[in-house]
Amino acid sequence: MADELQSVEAALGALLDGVAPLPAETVPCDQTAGRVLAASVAARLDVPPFDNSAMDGYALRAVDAGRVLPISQRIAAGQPAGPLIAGTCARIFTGGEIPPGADCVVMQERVEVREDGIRVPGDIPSGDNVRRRGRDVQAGNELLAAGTRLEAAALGQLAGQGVTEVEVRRRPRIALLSTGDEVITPGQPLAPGQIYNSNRPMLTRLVERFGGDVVYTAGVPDDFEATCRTLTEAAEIADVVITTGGVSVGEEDHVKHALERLGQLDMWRLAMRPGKPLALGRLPHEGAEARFIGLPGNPVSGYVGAWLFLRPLLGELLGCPALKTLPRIRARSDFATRTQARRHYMRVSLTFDEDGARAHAFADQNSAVLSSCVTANALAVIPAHSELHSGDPVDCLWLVEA
Ligand SMILES: Nc1nc2c(c(=O)[nH]1)N[C@H]1C(S)=C(S)[C@@H](COP(=O)(O)OP(=O)(O)OC[C@H]3O[C@@H](n4cnc5c(N)ncnc54)[C@H](O)[C@@H]3O)O[C@H]1N2
Ligand code: MOO
Repeated sequence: MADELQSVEAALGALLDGVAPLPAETVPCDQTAGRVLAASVAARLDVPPFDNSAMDGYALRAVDAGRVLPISQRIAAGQPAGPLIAGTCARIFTGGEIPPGADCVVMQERVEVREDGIRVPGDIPSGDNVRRRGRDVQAGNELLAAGTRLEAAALGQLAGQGVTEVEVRRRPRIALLSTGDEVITPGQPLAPGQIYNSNRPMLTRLVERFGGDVVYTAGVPDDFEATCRTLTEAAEIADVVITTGGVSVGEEDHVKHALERLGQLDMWRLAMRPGKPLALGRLPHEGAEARFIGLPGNPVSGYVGAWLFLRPLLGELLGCPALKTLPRIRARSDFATRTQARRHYMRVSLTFDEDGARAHAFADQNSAVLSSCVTANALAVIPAHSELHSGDPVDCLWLVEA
């Protein structure tokens, strides 16, 4: 492969090329939090299903405002309302059905309660404090679009329709392989030269946030045959195989060669910092192919690589547009920096004041310094071969899950 660095855009294009959404499955609504709708859902009910009161008060005809009105019925939420007798009002509570004939509600704080009824102020317009049938949702209209991630409000909308199950995309199955003889699992004592595996829990959580499911994890020793065996096993069950480490140029870095033997290496060496040795490709298995993302071992390179490559890949597999791109925010930098051949994705925290967004960079931007990611909520994108001064505008990618 040529020596020059590949652009992030070209690499992403190669990774997503030919990726189609996964099959749909029917899932009970109470198990669909965070899942992605495979088909749009049409409303079958008007919401609200009947005109109802927005206030505790009295329902009346607007033409009767300004008079003393006897109370002819009492309508609590959940009770059916009878027609309103002309020249009277109905005691009503928030959510109670507006009685046929009434066209407005006066809140109880605005009336004078008397022996013979209530005195209503004269300025009550027709429609006041009435929530019309179908104001929120009309039966037959689209309630939720295909590709919607089912979060709190969408789950509420489904329940509001009495829906109990929906068609969602199968969650992408992810294999997470950690290479490196030095990497061990927390719980074991740390021998000299060893480090604990920070990448696995970090990436597991990102996979969850991006809508995937880690179905396979393994540690891979720095050995070519063992790397091939584990990649083959992972590709049998996963839609996406992720490795960490072992993608650089040392003789203990076996991942690229294993990928070349078993499948296809599409991209390697990207014009980005951190993450230069990131490798992308595919691993065929029985007529299908798992996509492959080889993240560098440095935890920050893995973290940034997951946001830039894994998130859009899961967006394609889930048919979820919100996962495909990160929102961009222009902020004022509070730091100065200079880049060479690679675009720098700097970990920053964005704050907002009356002048807009401000980007604060973590002091140590080294790719082994995971502290820089803990409070970062964005990546400031510094173009290659450029110089940024403090106070300059800088484009930032906001790290939101969807
Ligand atoms: N001669 C060169 N050396 C390096 C180059 C280069 O171009 N020429 N690139 C550097 C860059 S940039 C990066 S990034 C790293 C990436 O190397 P690898 O992907 O091969 O990663 P490893 O060498 O296996 O590990 C790097 C680093 O990360 C630690 N690590 C690995 N796995 C984990 C884990 N699961 N949890 C926590 N930390 C982990 C590992 O111990 C190393 O310290 O290569 C540079 N070298
Ligand atoms: O490009 Mo490496 O990812 O510096 O750390």
